[in-house]
Amino acid sequence: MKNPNDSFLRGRLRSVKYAFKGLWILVTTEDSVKVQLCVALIATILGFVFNISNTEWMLQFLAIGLVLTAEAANTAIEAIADFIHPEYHKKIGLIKDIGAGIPTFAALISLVIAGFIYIPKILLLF
Ligand SMILES: Nc1ncnc2c1ncn2[C@@H]1O[C@H](COP(=O)(O)OP(=O)(O)OP(=O)(O)O)[C@@H](O)[C@H]1O
Repeated sequence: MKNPNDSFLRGRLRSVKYAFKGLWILVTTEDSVKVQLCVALIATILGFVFNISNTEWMLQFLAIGLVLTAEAANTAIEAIADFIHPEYHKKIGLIKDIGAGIPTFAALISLVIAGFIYIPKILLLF
């Protein structure tokens, strides 16, 4: 929440502090984010193994960012849903299913990008 006594700069610095707090919560408590970070690490190792180009590195990091951002958005939606209605409700189920669709979209698009980068390189090995 905005503090009326904050200067512009102090307000921005406070927002950055809370943003990094959110990042830390995601990385340390969310299993889905931890899994995606492991996938990102494997993709980065593969990038070195297959010596991918600068453009391919950029696309790969964009895809990693897309998936992590989508996981974060889904986590926030799940937290809001659990807070406003902890008991079973059809609508909460629908909201959570739609939320889960966000990282799924991102993951499918990232798989296509990974296919474009790595399939030609893997085929060259045979
Ligand atoms: N309160 C609820 N009311 C109705 N359906 C629910 C409710 N909570 C969860 N569900 C159903 O169960 C599914 C899984 O929900 P859950 O909150 O366990 O998320 P998850 O996908 O297992 O994520 P995570 O493992 O990151 O917590 C939802 O997509 C929804 O279909």
